[in-house]
Amino acid sequence: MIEICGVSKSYNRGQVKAVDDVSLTVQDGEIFGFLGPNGAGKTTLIKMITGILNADRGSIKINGRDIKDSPLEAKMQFSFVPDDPNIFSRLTGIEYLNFMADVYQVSSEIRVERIQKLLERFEMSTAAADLIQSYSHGMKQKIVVIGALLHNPPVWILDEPMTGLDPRSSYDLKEMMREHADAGKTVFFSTHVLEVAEKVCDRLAIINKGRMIFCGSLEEIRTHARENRSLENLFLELTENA
Ligand SMILES: Nc1ncnc2c1ncn2[C@@H]1O[C@H](COP(=O)(O)OP(=O)(O)OP(=O)(O)O)[C@@H](O)[C@H]1O
Repeated sequence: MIEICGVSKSYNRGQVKAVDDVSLTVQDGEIFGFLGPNGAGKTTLIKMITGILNADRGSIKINGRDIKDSPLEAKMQFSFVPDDPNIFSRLTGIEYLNFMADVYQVSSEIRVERIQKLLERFEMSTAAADLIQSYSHGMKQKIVVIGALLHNPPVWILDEPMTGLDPRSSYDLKEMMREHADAGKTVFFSTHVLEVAEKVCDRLAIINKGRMIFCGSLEEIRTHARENRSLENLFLELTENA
């Protein structure tokens, strides 16, 4: 569960209000999509949830652990896939995965099996011996996803996770997100791809210019807009009129 309460963040000494008084709760057992156009504040909010940035105001708890007051406990509750997969390019894939397993204290017996399974699922078994700097964008994205899932945390937080993935890997990741949520755990991800949100999310929030303008299920969003139009139309209408 992720509890976000009255969170705000500005840049440039208050001149750019990136996130403005956002409150929402992501329940166990759901895939929650965070949707917004470019510059809406998605990455800023995700950086605050994951403790990369401090909020100016408000509080964020992950499974009851406050990210500001108990950062280590809170960080053990989640895995994070950032939108930029440029990491440790001088390591091989398998070195990177072992490094991530060390950081999250995954025992050697467990890690061998998990690494093997995840590498197979993302068709990365052969490439794992190669340097990350030789990978395509999609392969880097896949190795970051595998590294993030190794310690099997209850909460998954993913920033634009489908970007750069081929259709097969994108499908597999969506399936894994569903399995994770169906096991009673939490998935929170940002996207500006409406189709992904439409297909995958149990609930979603729409953010524009830092403010949350809608939070609910797809059905609720459609009722909210009175007519049964595509999410794309509703999204454009909501963000343009906000
Ligand atoms: N380090 C920074 N310094 C100043 N302004 C910033 C900084 N990071 C983001 N911003 C601004 O804050 C606002 C929100 O940016 P953010 O990156 O959170 O949006 P986003 O929804 O993730 O966008 P995108 O989909 O394009 O990645 C934008 O106006 C952006 O220009």
